[in-house]
Parts: sequence; C-alpha cells; structure tokens
Amino acid sequence: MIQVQNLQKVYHVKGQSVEALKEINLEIHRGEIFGIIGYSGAGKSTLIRCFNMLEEPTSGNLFVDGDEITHLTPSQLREKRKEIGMIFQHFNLLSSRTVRDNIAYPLEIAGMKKADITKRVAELIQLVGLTQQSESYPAQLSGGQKQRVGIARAIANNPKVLLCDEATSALDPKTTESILELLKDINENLGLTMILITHEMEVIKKICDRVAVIDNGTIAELGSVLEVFSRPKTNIAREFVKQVTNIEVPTAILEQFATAHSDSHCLLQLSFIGETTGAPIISDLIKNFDLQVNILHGQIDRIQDTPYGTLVITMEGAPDQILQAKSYLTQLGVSMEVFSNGP
Ligand SMILES: Nc1ncnc2c1ncn2[C@@H]1O[C@H](COP(=O)(O)OP(=O)(O)OP(=O)(O)O)[C@@H](O)[C@H]1O
Repeated sequence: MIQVQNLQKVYHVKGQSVEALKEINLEIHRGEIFGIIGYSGAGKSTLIRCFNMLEEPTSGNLFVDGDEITHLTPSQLREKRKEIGMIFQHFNLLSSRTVRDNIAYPLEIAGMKKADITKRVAELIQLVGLTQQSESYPAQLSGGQKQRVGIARAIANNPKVLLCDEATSALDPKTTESILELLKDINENLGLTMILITHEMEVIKKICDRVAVIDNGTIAELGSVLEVFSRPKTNIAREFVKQVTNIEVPTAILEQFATAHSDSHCLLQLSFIGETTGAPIISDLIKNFDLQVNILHGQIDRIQDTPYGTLVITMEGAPDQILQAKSYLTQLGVSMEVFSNGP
C-alpha cells in the first residue's frame, strides 16, 4: 500500500541544516496497523507528515497506493489527500462548529450533496458512538469524545489510509484504551490501513501488527510486534519493550553476578511466545540437567491474541550443564538475554 524509498528530509533553519530523516526505507501493507515509535526528536512527526505531503521530502520516493505522491501536481495532490485521512494529538477541531458540522466539513469540501452529507454524518456519528453529543460544540466534549469526532471526520471520505499522529498522547489510560479499540474496530471492519506514531510502547502492543523503531532519523529496527517484543535486537527497542514488560533486574543482583566471574552460575531472562508459554520448561531444566534453578521474576501477558511470557532465572551447576541447558532452551525457541558472564 505504501512504499518509502530512500526518504530524506533536511530542514534549513538560520543557516543550519537538520537532517530529520536519513534514507528511510519502509513498506506498509494494505490493511495493517503499522506503528512508528521513537523518542522526542527522532523524526516521527516529520515522517508521518511526509505520507500526505504536509512535509515535502528533500529526496527519495514515496508511493501511496501506486502513486508517487512527491511527483503529483497540486490538483492531483488535493485528490490524493482524500485517500489519506489524519488524526492529531490535539484533535484540531473547529471550535465554532458542532460535532455534526465538524464531521460534515470534509464532505462539504468534497462537494457532496446536502442530503448525502446528512446521511453519511449520521452513519459516522453512530460508528464513533457520539449520538448523544451530535449537537455539542468541541468545548463541551471530553478529550476522548473530541478524538472520536477527529476519527469520524478523518474517515468521512472513505480514505484508504489513516495517519494517526500521537492520537492518544493527550488522553488518560482508560480513554486511550477506548480510542485504540475504536481504531482497531475501524481497521478490521473497513480494512483501513493505519499508520500511527507514538512514544508509548503500550499503544504499539495493543493494536499494531508491525512496528518500526525510529532513532535519530533512521529505522533502528522493524518487525512484527511479537518479534520485536520477544526478541528486540537493538538497545533502543529493548528500552521501549521495557516500558511495558517492566522487568528491571535490581542493580544489586546484576552487580553480584557481574562481579562473581563464576562459571558455575548465571542470571538470564527468558522470553516465551505462544505455545512455549505454557510448557514446563523450568521443571524440564531441573530434570534434564544437574542444575539448581531459581525464579527471580515472572510474568505472562498477551500481545494481541498471542500469550507472551517472561522469566528471570538463575541457574547454578557445572559449566557444561549450564551450557547444555542454554542450548536446550535455544532449541525450544526460547529467547534468552544473559545478564551475567557465566560459562
Ligand atoms: N519545521 C522544522 N524546522 C526545523 N527543524 C525541524 C522542524 N520540524 C522538526 N524539526 C527537527 O527535526 C527533527 C525531528 O523532529 P520531529 O518533530 O519529526 O521528531 P518527533 O520524533 O516527532 O519528536 P516529537 O515526539 O517531540 O514530536 C528534530 O531535530 C526537530 O528539531
């Protein structure tokens, strides 16, 4: 649906240049929810704003549903933008228009007939659950209700792509959850491709199919959400994953193991996905190897519909037994992060 090729964006401010995006390459599939996560200043907003040409890339190519959007004439771009809806962190509603009239606005601009607008707006109000608020003004709405208006307005012209720019960052966790559920429902029922940027891994975990971690204008890591959660390859991805797994081995324990330099014990974190989550791995380790295994921390969670578990354990025993146990875990497909030197 979207191909980003060697995309670069340089801002020039007061004789200085800032390279906000450096050679970004991405492919976003039709119907998926694609998350882009990164710290402040990483380039997320610049990237998402290139998708509808609110920012013009300095170089590179960007195809949206077959059209190279950086090559379109202004009138072609106006037409193309009807295929690309957008929602914003601060909603960007028209304060002098009611909910109904805010949602009607893009339809009026598109030149739809009045009777058709009335019908379409009624459908959209129902879809986003605002039937009680249709005559309210933005100032009378909660943050979550305002974002519902933003969503209805963004999808009014039946776009193919919805860009979500930190759409839940101004909302409390409960409201965030309900907005994410609405977005997921719309994705599933209308088959809309969604691209969302966020600095919160919880948002990625809840609704995204794939995620790109962006760091200093480059893609540091890209994969399915399950892959990135269970086997993050870069430090930055690991930091984001820790936002939601909350597994921090206490420094005192890490130091104890780091200074021990022992071949007879090691400290490691195991991550399990899907079927292995329910497997009796610890009792297998104890039965099959001459080891003492101690569990320091454990938790189980779900990423979309797949169970995902994490255990922090210590293993103590002869070095060859520890090595064999590690290769046994690898064979089972359990991913391991080893905190201590070990054998
Ligand atoms: N209009 C602009 N003019 C000059 N520099 C800009 C402009 N917009 C962004 N930048 C710079 O480009 C880099 C990327 O900024 P961008 O806003 O895309 O990051 P971000 O990941 O979205 O951050 P945040 O989450 O804080 O919005 C930063 O160094 C920023 O200062």
